[in-house]
Amino acid sequence: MPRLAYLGPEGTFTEEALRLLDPTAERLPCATVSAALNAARSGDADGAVVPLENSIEGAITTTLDEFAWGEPLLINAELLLPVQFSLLARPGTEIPHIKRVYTHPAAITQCRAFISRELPDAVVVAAPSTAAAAQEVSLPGSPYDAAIAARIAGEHYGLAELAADIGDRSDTVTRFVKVSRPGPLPEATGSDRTTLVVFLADDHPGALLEMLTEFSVRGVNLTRIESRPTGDGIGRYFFHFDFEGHVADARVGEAIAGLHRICGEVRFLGSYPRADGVAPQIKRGTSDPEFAEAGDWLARVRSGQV
Ligand SMILES: O=C(O)C(=O)Cc1ccccc1
Repeated sequence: MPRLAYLGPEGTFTEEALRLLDPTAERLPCATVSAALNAARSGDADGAVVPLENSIEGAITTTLDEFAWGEPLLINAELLLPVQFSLLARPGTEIPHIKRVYTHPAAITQCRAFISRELPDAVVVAAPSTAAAAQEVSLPGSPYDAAIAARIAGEHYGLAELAADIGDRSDTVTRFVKVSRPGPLPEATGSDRTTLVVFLADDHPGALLEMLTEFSVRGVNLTRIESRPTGDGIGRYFFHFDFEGHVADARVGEAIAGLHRICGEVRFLGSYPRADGVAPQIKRGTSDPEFAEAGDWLARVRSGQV
C-alpha cells in the first residue's frame, strides 16, 4: 500500500484528489505543498499529490517552482476535480458579524464576488490550506470568524455551513498531479500528457518561437504554457510546457530532443495518462510509423541506395 504525502490537514481538496487517484493509499498530511514534495523526495513517502492549476486563476506557482528548482520528481498521474466552496463558522455565528475570514489563496481568488457582496468589510487572510483554515476557526479562541473550505472540512471540524457553493463559478476545476521519485514511466495509453520545464541558453530575438517550432513541426499540440521568473532580475524567465502525447511517441521524443539541442536545460517532468481521456489529433507525417519509415529511408539514402 503506497504512502502518499499531500497538502493537509484532513479535509483539503487535495485529500479528495488523493482519495480518487489512489483509494488504497496510506495518507500522510503535510502543512505545505513543499513539505509534501519533500516527503516524497526523502523517502518518508512513496509519492505526493499536489494541486498544479485551476480553471480560474491558472497555475499554483509554488508547485511549478518546486518542480523546476527542487530535487527532480516525476508526475505519474493527473486528476481534474470540480471544487465547491462553503462559508464555515462556529455554530451560532451570523454572516453580518464576520470580520475576519481565513482560507487558502486559491479559494480567495475563486470566491471574490461572494466576498465583496456578502462580506464587504471582512479582512481575508491567507491560510496554508482550506482545511487548515477550518481547523483553526474551530478553536474557541481563534482570531478568525469564518473559513472558506470544502463542506466536508466543516463537518470534520464541527463548523456550521453558513453558505454553500460560494465560488464565482460553479464549474471550477482544479488539476492535481501525483508525483514520485524518478523511476519507470507509466506506459503510453494513446491519451497521454507530457510536462517539461525549459531554461533558455541565452536571451535572443525569437528564442520562444524557436522552442515552439520544435513542437509545431512535429505536430505536438501544447495544452499549457507558463513563463516563470528565474529570479535573476526583471525580464529573465523560464518556461513550463504541457503537451499531448507520451515521450515514447516518436514526435514527442524528437520534439524534446530538439529542445535539448537548442535550449540551456530541459527538465523532463513526466509522461502520464490524461485525466480527460482525450486522444491527440495526429497530423499527417507525424505518426510513429511515418517517423520509422522516414528513418529507414534516410538509412537507405546514407548507404547509397537511392
Ligand atoms: O487548500 C486546499 O484544500 C487545497 O487542496 C488547495 C486548494 C485550494 C483551493 C482550491 C483547490 C485546491
